[in-house]
Amino acid sequence: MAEHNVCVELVRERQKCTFEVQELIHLIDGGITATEERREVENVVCTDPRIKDVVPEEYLSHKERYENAIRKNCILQEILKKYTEKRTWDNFRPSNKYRISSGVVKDISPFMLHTGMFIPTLVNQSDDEQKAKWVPKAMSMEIIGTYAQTELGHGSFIRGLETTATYDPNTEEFVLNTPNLTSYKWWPGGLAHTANHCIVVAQLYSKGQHYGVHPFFVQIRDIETHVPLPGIKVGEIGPKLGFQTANNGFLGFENFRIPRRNMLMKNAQVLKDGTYIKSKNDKLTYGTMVFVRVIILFDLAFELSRAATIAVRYSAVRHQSQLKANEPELQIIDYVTQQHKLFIGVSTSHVFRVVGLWLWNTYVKVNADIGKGNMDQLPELHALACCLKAVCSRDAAARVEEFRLACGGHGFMTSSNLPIINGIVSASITYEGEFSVLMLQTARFLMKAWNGVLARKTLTPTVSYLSKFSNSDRVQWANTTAGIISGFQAAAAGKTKEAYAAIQSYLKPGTDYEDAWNSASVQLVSASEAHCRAILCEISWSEMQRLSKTVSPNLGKVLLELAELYLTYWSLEKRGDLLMYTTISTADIAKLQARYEELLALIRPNAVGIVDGFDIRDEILNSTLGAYDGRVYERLMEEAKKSPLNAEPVNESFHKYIKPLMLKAKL
Ligand SMILES: CCCCCCCCCCCCCCCCCCCCCC(=O)SCCNC(=O)CCNC(=O)[C@H](O)C(C)(C)COP(=O)(O)OP(=O)(O)OC[C@H]1O[C@@H](n2cnc3c(N)ncnc32)[C@H](O)[C@@H]1OP(=O)(O)O
Ligand SMILES: Cc1cc2nc3c(=O)[nH]c(=O)nc-3n(C[C@H](O)[C@H](O)[C@H](O)COP(=O)(O)OP(=O)(O)OC[C@H]3O[C@@H](n4cnc5c(N)ncnc54)[C@H](O)[C@@H]3O)c2cc1C
Repeated sequence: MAEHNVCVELVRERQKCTFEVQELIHLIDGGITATEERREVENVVCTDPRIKDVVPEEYLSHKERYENAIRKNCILQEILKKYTEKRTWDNFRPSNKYRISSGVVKDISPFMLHTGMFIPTLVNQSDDEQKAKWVPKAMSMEIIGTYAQTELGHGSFIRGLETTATYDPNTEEFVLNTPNLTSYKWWPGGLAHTANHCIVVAQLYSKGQHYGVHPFFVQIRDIETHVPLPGIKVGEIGPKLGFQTANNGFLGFENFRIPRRNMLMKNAQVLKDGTYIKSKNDKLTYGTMVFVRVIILFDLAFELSRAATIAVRYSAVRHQSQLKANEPELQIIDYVTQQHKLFIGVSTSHVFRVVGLWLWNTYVKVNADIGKGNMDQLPELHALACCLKAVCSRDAAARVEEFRLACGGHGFMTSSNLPIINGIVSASITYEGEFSVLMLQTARFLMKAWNGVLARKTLTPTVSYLSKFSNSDRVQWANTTAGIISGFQAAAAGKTKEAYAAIQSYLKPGTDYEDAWNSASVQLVSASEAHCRAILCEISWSEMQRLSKTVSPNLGKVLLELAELYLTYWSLEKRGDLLMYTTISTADIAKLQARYEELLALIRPNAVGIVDGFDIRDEILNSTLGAYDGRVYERLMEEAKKSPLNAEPVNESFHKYIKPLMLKAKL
């Protein structure tokens, strides 16, 4: 990027950097070729004049904003065709390439669910014949779809969904119905006015029997006219905290008929005469949710990298207050409290990316096994995906909020883009499985694992550490990274043991297990969190160590500093747990604190270089505070001038309302 016009602070920061930024960029992308391919797509999209907004999207009406998002995302799809035609599901791998949609609209694309859930469900839940018929059409966008599962009355409890699909053997069709107000589909992205098809998750009935929830491929609008088909009631659910352009919708059915073969039949089937063939495992119907929970980690890493870039660059440009009398005002990044707010967020983005890749590889392996009929690893994958999605989304939202606060008043401006990123990340705590609900799923797995510990069974890999800590009360502490990881595992084992004991203690005569579970559930969530933190620490440290050996020593050192900062930060945050479950002393904690402050100082000179390493184009950052050139104040004023209120010196409301008010006051 050109260095002219870059503010002096950022020029100086970049000169200080001790490693080669390009090397970090290639590492994050997964190689030089990946960087080149990503940049090529970004360059074509971001320089297309049709993509540039004259009026910033936040000034548009709700309706205009949607229409603008559709217009620009259609242009994007057209451009992307050239780059994605060789893409098949088999070579799909999460990458930073899809970040390009943030360069098109600031908020969420109305097509997100088409790519993120409609296609993955068709690929993973259809049989071969169905796949051959539907997937190419969806990939080329001949049909546009979404994933309609949640209803007004039920989101978390899928078994409680009310939409029915009743098989009629006379016509070989399913009849879809929305029996109550609470059975309306509610939330699906793109459902309102974008999609003409959707996956509908409904309760299956055949031959008078109920077989639970299954996915169906349903056309809801006419392909030519886009008018909702007879028997379909569809619309938009209205404004939200974020996701304004996601086009979330509602959907109801009135005796709406679809062919028998529109039930996705890879796992379970209904034969012509209505005979039901059971799936090998009924949880395979939930497969898309597992896929998305895995992918969400990459999304969070990316959103964190955007927020980090904005807040770190701004903190280098912004001067405020004097540390010493008669000296110039400090760059705010030099206040150690500011570094404390910023650097953990930067390091968390790296942690989520590397743990996300590890989880993705686990997902691919388990799925391959499932393909061969081996379901053994499915519960472990589910437990991992649940707690990682839950904890990482909550952490990411906390970090984005901290980045916003770190930018003071200007962080509150929509033009900083931090409020929009905040909305995007906050939503992820709820969608695709609400935080507590997913944490309790992992807790179920932990309780079973603890039964295994007690029965001296061999445990599956991600919980095998539990056996190591089952007997000792307080584990020997060591102030090393290995010691920290071991400390986190000890805390997870201790909390698992206590949650298990709490259930037993609530299991008085006459008490159901479920009630005892509910009574112990705060402890169960706490055990899940501790387990997840142990995994985040262990995997991120081993992955960052491995990566540091593949790059130059200067970059390797920075990667290890970031990874160690993550471990040290969380040791200090969770010092209470460590005091309970390890022999850590107050002197050890003081040493950790000193090391933490040392790490902040070590990272400080490279801070701008590290966020430059995320390589996020200005058009994708969308921020007055975070642009590469650091012209913060100029951009804030340029954006303020775009306010429609500034188009006229006196607003008509003065004559209509204020003046009469003032006149009345005189009387
Ligand atoms: C080339 C191709 C390229 C193109 C494409 C490439 C794509 C590229 C990507 C593009 C970027 C896109 C980025 C993403 C953006 C996405 C945005 C998303 C927006 C948001 C979408 C949504 O928001 S969409 C709705 C999600 N809505 C939920 O998320 C409900 C949660 N609610 C539950 O998920 C269940 O309701 C809940 C609680 C489990 C209980 O389910 P339940 O009652 O049936 O089960 P129980 O609790 O009774 O448990 C009974 C036993 O089942 C076990 N089990 C349960 N689930 C299991 C499972 N999944 N797998 C295995 N095992 C499972 C459990 O562990 C028990 O095991 P055990 O008995 O042994 O203990
Ligand atoms: C921005 C956004 C986009 C979405 N997109 C889609 C989409 O494209 N398609 C789709 O189908 N859905 C979508 N959803 C819906 C989403 O998946 C659900 O909102 C989510 O699964 C939570 O369900 P719920 O809203 O019913 O919450 P509830 O389950 O009603 O949760 C409310 C509270 O009850 C608690 N609770 C519920 N059950 C339990 C339990 N068993 N134990 C303890 N506590 C419990 C929760 O922890 C929470 O505190 C979207 C949601 C959002 C916010």
